[in-house]
Amino acid sequence: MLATSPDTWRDRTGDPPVIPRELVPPTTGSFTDRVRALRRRHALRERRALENYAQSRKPERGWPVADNAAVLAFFRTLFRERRKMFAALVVLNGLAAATGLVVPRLLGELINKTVAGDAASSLNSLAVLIVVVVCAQALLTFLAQRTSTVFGQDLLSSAREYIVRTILSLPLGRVEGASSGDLVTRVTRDVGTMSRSVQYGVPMSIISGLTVVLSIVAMLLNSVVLALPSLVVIALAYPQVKRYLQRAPKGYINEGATYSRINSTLTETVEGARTVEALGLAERRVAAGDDDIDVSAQAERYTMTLRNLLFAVIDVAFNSPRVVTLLVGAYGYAEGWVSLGQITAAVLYVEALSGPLDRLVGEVDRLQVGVASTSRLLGIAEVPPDRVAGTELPDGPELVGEDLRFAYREGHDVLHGVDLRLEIGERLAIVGPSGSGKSTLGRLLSGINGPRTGSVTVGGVELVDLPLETLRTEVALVTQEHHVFKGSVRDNIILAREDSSDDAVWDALSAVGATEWVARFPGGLDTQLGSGNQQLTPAQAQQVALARLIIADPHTLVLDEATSLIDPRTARTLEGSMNALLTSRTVVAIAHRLHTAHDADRIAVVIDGRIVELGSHHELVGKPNGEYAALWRAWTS
Ligand SMILES: Nc1ncnc2c1ncn2[C@@H]1O[C@H](COP(=O)(O)OP(=O)(O)OP(=O)(O)O)[C@@H](O)[C@H]1O
Repeated sequence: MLATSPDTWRDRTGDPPVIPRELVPPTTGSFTDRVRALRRRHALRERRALENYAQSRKPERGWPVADNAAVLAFFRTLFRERRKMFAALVVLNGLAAATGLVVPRLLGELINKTVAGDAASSLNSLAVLIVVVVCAQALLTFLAQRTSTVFGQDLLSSAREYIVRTILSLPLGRVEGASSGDLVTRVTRDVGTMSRSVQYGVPMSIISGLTVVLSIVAMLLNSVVLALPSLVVIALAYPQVKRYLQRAPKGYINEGATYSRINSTLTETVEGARTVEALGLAERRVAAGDDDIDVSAQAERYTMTLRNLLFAVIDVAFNSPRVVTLLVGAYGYAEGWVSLGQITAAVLYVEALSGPLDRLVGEVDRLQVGVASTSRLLGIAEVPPDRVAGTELPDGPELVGEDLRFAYREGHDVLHGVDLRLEIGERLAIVGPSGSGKSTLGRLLSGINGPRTGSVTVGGVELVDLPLETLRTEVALVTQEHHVFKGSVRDNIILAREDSSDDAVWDALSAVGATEWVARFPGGLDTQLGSGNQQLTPAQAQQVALARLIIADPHTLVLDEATSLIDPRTARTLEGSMNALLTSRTVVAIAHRLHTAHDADRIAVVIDGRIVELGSHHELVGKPNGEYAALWRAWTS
C-alpha cells in the first residue's frame, strides 16, 4: 500500500532523520569558511553516528537472537549426528600432525650424531626414515583434508536445511510483522557467514588446535627447559585473547544488526520508490541510508579494533619464542643442560607452532563471526508460534466468525467485535471504505492471523487449531500478490497437491480461462516460468494462482482484490469461471468494484472495523440512508 503523505511515511519508517541545517554542505562563502563548515559538518555527523551507534547497541526490538547455549546445543547435535566422521577427522588430523612433528626430532638426532662424530653409521637409515615420515605425512594430510572438507560440507548442508525448515515453518503473520530487511540479512549474509565458518572454520580450528597441542607435547618431550620459556611467552597473550572472546560475540551480533538496519532502510526505499519520488523524499531516504552506514561503520570499527589489538599482541607473543628459545638454548648449551640437536628440534618446533597458532587465532575470529550469525539465524526459531495445531478435525465446512477483534499494534483494534456466519456455498462480498478493516477480516477468516479475541471456526474447530496443511484445504486466501515460482507451469499449479494429473491441471486452467495461452506455449505445461524463463503478464500470473487454488480445492476461498490487476473484461471472464465453481465452494470476495458486490449473494459493509450492514444487493440498495445504497448511487451515477 502506498503512503499518502510524508507523515505516513514517517510512521512506516520509524523516525527518518530530518537533515539539520548544520549538516547541509556549504556552497557559498570564503574557502576557509567552507572548510570550517565542512569540518563542523563532519564532527556533527560523527557525533550523530556515535549516538545512533549507542542506540543500536540497545537490545534489538526485532527478531530474537539465540543465546550461546542454543548455539552450542545446535552444533552439539550436528556433531553428534556425524560422530564417526568427526572421529575420523580427529584421528587423521592427529596422525598427520604427529608425523609432521617427528621430522624435527629426527633432524635433531642427526645433528647430535654429527657432533658426536658417528653420523656416518646412521646417516643412511635416518635419511630413509625422514623420507618415509615425510611421505606418510603427505598421505595423511591429504586424507585428513579430504575428511575435513567432506565433514565441513556435510555439516553445512544440515545446518542450511535446518535454517530453511525453520524459516518456512514460521507463521505468516509473524513473518509479515518482521522487518523484511532483517529477515533478508539473516537469510543471505548470516547464512553465508555461518556457512564459511561451518565449512572452513570448524574443521580448520580442530586441525590447528590439534597441531598446537601435539606440537607443545613434542616440545616438552624434546626438552622441558627449552619449551617452558616459549610457552610462558605465548601464555602472556591469554589476557588479550580473553578480553577479545568476552567482547567479540556481542560486537559481531551488533554488527549483524546494523547490516539488517541498512537492508531495512534500503528495502523500504525501494518498495516505496514511487512514494519517495512523488513526495520528494529522496534526500531524507539517502540521509537515512547514510546514517545506517555510519552506524554500521562504527560497529565494524569496534570489532576491527578488537581484532587489531588481538592480532598485535598475538604477533609479539608468537614471534618472541624464536628469540627466547635461542637465548635459553645458547645458555643451556653452555651450561650443558641441552644438546645442539635439542636446540635445533626446539627451534623447528617453535617455527612449526607459529603457523597453526596463527591459523587458530584467525579461525577463532572467523568462528566468532560465525557464532554471531548462527545466533541470529537460530533466533528465527525462537520467534514464538502464533498457533499450536490440535488434533481435532472439522465437522463440516461451515465458517463462523464470532466477536472478532484484532490489533496490529497493542491497544489499537482495527476490528471491533465482528460476527459473521457464512452460508455454505454462498458468495459474500465485503465492501467498505479504504482502511475500514476488510483485508484484516479476510486474513482472520482465512486463518492467516488469529483474532485477538473471539474465534473463527470451521466445522466447529478453530482455524488456528488446525495444522497448516489441513487449514489450506479448508480455507485459502488469494491476494494481489501472485508469486510465480521458478519451475514449469505444471509445478506452479500442483504445489498443494503434487500427485495431481495433467487432466486435473488442464481442468483448473480451463476454469480460470487460461487454457488458450498455456496451450500456445511451445512447452505447454512443461514451459519453465520464473525469472530468466517465460514471463507472465500480471493477469496470467493471477490465473496461475487461481488454478493453483482450484487444485488445492479448499471449500472456502477468500479473495482479497483478487481480480483488481486484470482489465475489467478479463476480470469478468475470470469471475465467470469462478462463479462456475461456486456451487461447491463458499467465496468471500473483498470487493473494490461494486459490480462484484452486485453479483454476490450477500454483501457485508465494513466501516471502522464493524459490519454495519449485511444483506443482498436488493435488500441493501433499497435502504434509505443506507451506507451501501449511498455507495451504489455514487458508483452508478
Ligand atoms: N500490517 C499492518 N500493520 C499495521 N497496521 C495495519 C497493517 N495492515 C493494515 N493495517 C491497518 O489496519 C487498518 C485496516 O486495514 P485493512 O487493510 O484491513 O483495511 P481495508 O479496508 O482492507 O483497506 P483497503 O481497502 O485500503 O485495502 C488500517 O488502519 C490499516 O492502516
